[in-house]
Amino acid sequence: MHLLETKNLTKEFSGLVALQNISIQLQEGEILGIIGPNGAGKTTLFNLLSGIFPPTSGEIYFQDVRLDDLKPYQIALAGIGRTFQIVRSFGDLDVLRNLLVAHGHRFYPGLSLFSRFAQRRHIAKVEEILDWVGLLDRKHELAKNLPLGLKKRLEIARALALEPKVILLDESSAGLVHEEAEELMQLIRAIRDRGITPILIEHNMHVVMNLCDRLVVLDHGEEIARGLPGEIRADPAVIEAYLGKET
Ligand SMILES: Nc1ncnc2c1ncn2[C@@H]1O[C@H](COP(=O)(O)OP(=O)(O)OP(=O)(O)O)[C@@H](O)[C@H]1O
Repeated sequence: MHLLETKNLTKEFSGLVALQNISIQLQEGEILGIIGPNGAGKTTLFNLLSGIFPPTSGEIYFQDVRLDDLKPYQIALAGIGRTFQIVRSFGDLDVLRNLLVAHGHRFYPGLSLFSRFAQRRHIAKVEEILDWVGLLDRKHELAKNLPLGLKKRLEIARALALEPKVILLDESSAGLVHEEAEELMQLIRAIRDRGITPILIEHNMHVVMNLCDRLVVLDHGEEIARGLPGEIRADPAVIEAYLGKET
């Protein structure tokens, strides 16, 4: 059984085909990278996997259960967490409360019950996650005051607070300097080692080539290649569509 699988997933936006016949399979414990040039359909794929848009056609299965007619919160509760390209944390809440809100949806969907949540075990759980992502000593800081690298970690922590089985990471390394990207890679490996399977949209080739176990390459909404990072780096179609232009 695949952890997550799409079958002939297609999405059209008023005639524009953003994604065409995409069939991918995710194995538990692997780090899958989705790469390709701007406009290739990568974010659209994440939007379909997280229920933000319904597919025009095709199917999504999570542990063999069909997901493509569920709402985003139902998909999140089923075990697919995600981050967004643009940071979406609540800037005027502190780091701890940002996590409590996210964690709260796991237990009381649709409600934000701070008082009920301010119970020890929920705080203990989110503090464990903050410790894990390296944000525990910043727990009382407002999210908007964090530097970009830590804002990105907070995004990841918020997705982890839902206790997902799969985490979709949309350009988590964008804007990070080399050392921060290295730390992020360590964090993503640690997430995988804890039994949460990551899928990454990435433009940073250092991250793609050193972190991902397997890659799927999209171009103009279609899959043009899949394979190991070394195979993809040498693939003439990928160099032509993407890597040649990037480097
Ligand atoms: N909500 C939408 N409405 C209309 N068109 C959309 C919508 N979302 C995406 N598109 C179009 O679908 C195509 C694929 O876009 P998408 O954002 O998925 O690409 P991407 O690979 O994530 O690009 P980038 O690397 O720039 O983020 C583009 O032509 C885009 O303009």
